[in-house]
Amino acid sequence: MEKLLDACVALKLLKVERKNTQVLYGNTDLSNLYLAKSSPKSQYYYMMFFSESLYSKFHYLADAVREGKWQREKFDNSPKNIFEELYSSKENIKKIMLAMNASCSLCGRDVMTAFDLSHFPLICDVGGCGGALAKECISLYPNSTITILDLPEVVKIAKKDFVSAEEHRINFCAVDFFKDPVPEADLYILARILLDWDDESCMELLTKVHKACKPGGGVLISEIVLNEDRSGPIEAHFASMLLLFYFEGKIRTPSELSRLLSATGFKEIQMKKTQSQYNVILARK
Ligand SMILES: C[S@@+](CC[C@H](N)C(=O)[O-])C[C@H]1O[C@@H](n2cnc3c(N)ncnc32)[C@H](O)[C@@H]1O
Repeated sequence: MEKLLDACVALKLLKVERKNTQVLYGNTDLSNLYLAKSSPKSQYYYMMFFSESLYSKFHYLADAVREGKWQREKFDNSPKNIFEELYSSKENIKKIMLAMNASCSLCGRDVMTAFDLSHFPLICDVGGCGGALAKECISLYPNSTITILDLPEVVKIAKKDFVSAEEHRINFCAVDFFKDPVPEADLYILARILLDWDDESCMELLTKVHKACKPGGGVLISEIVLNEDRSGPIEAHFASMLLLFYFEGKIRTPSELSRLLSATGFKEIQMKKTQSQYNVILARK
């Protein structure tokens, strides 16, 4: 135990006070802010998700590199869709929703203020999960109404445990965005969605969104983005490696994302870096 505690002191997660024979360990401010479960900025659930579902898959790195493809069939029963594996139980779905909300507590405001979205009254958050961005949206843009679009099992939990009935400007749409139509809106948010899917699936989804989008409307994409010359940033490369094990998708460069948007009819493509690791792209119909 002492070895672990001292390692955490070296990592600045704990502080230590030595008094005669007594050794007292306590949280640093950093831990209280980002690790204590009760903190509004706690990353506990995000770290647990990475630790339980993703980091263990680094074991398959050599195979993934040799075979040049994802390794899912080695650790699950090869469901057709990755979310069928990740969402194998209600408990797992809720853990992932908590994880996504946790990371939005750090980046959500940056993402939602990168562009002025006040002229988009009707917004649809595609893959809106636990509603963290939807909540940012209604607090920042008083004239907006936002629909969280997600798989039925996710929407059921979001309604019950994540969004209160008082948040009446948040609506829900329980659909599979590949199989079902998406509702009409002025703006579609796709936050951390495209990176999960290959180009063909992204084109399918963006085409559907473009078709449903009201005239003058647009799409807001928030993703980790690789530098054009793929020189970094390091978190983009790290995310690339994690995707390699599980998902069909990839981390893309600005021009790769622009190409997907242009090919599906979007124009006036603008990209902004935020303080967080996410870039935000706004494109118009
Ligand atoms: C990586 S999470 C991103 C969540 C959220 N946008 C965020 O940034 O916190 C991907 C989301 O897409 C949803 N999703 C995946 N496949 C879907 C599908 N076929 N139809 C609707 N939603 C889907 C998942 O349930 C999940 O909420």
